[in-house]
Amino acid sequence: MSSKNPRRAAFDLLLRIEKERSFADILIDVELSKGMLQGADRGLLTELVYGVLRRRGNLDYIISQFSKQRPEKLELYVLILLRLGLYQEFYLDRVPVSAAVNETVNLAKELAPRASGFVNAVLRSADRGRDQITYPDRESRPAEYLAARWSHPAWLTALWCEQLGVDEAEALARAMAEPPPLTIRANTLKITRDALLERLTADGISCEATTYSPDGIRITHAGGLAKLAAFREGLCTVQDESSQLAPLFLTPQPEEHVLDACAAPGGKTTQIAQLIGDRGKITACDVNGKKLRMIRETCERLGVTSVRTQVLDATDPDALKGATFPKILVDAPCSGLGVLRRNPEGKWWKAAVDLDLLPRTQLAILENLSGSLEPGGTLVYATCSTTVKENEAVVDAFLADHPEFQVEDLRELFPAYAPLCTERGFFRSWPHRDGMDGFFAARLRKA
Ligand SMILES: C[S@@+](CC[C@H](N)C(=O)[O-])C[C@H]1O[C@@H](n2cnc3c(N)ncnc32)[C@H](O)[C@@H]1O
Repeated sequence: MSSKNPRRAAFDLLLRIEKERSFADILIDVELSKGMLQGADRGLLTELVYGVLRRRGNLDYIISQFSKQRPEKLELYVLILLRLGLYQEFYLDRVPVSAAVNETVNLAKELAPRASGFVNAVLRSADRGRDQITYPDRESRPAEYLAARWSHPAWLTALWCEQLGVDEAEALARAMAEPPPLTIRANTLKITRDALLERLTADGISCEATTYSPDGIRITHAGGLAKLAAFREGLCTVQDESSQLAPLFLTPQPEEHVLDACAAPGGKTTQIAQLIGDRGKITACDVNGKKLRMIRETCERLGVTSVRTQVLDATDPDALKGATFPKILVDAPCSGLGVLRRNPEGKWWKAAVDLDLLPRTQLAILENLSGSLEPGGTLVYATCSTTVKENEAVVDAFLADHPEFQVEDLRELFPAYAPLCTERGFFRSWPHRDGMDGFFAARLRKA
């Protein structure tokens, strides 16, 4: 079988991601499925693509120190070649600097011959001058310093500095530039967590129980998900520990009819099914009809039968035709700023202004579904965002118009999770504090 150069493959994918705004995980899966890369080359492709996307801001900053032309003025081909070469030079210990330079220059000769001398010069001078790189002053320009050092857009580091102060913002920025943990949830409809831990260990996978989620397992080895036979057998599903806590806050009971209003791809839907022993009825909705298939496929793999799917725009007052529910989960569409580690390409596409539109939709969903909650019923509002605008501010705006609702303090109801809760009794997790994704949840009760 013919084989492909992993660096060339990484270049091709990075170019597509830049030009088409395609998602890295999908492109990498397709590339690997072609079978043109073998053994260690498969891992190198994934490392190069994700590594460059994660460290792009820092790599561009380094380019700006060693090139007369600013990165944004460079041809895209040349810019991506430099990012690839510098990532190997600065972040990949297992690749010698000489190999990083030579391999990139060879690629440049093939892809951008006129620029190969320039690529060579920048890569070599960056290596020679690595100890002389100067960053913006941390004291006087903290947001710019964090952006350049830890590779995030400056508007985002400014937001973090404002919210957390510079020291904690730096801890967050640093954690957000690292690869995320791989966490799974045991499908307790088929196996206990302890039995799954034993099974995975017997399969040669290193893993440990999560601290807070009773069904969570953190995989600590580096192998891919496809290798997990237990996954194919429906014994588990991938879900961050933070996300595994939100359904617990809803306390769904067997035989209850639960509405999961923004359900795709179905991580929390199937967890709710687990929590009610698959006895009851879960209406899992999403505005995107195509994504409902993902929920149904996951249900099938996990052996869940209590879920019915429905296309629903949760802001549409007529959509539920007067139906009411004792429990509603609103896992709202959000900026995803808490999960930037998982799709690092996304952070370069977002803009600060996008964040101002989302709270309107989030509030509209809450407003609309408040009428579908039975008196005495419980609604959990959750997002995978870390911003106040999408979380506390949305809950406050909702409560201001709905005196019949009150916030229930999660610290009182779930003392074991108190370390993850705010002074107002909301759940808030952070990568740098808790090793989980950034997540928010509020439990609201209707009088
Ligand atoms: C954060 S994701 C949900 C993740 C899901 N709960 C899980 O655990 O797998 C938010 C979902 O809301 C959906 N959505 C966006 N706007 C919506 C609306 N107006 N009504 C219903 N769903 C909506 C999106 O399509 C997306 O699938």
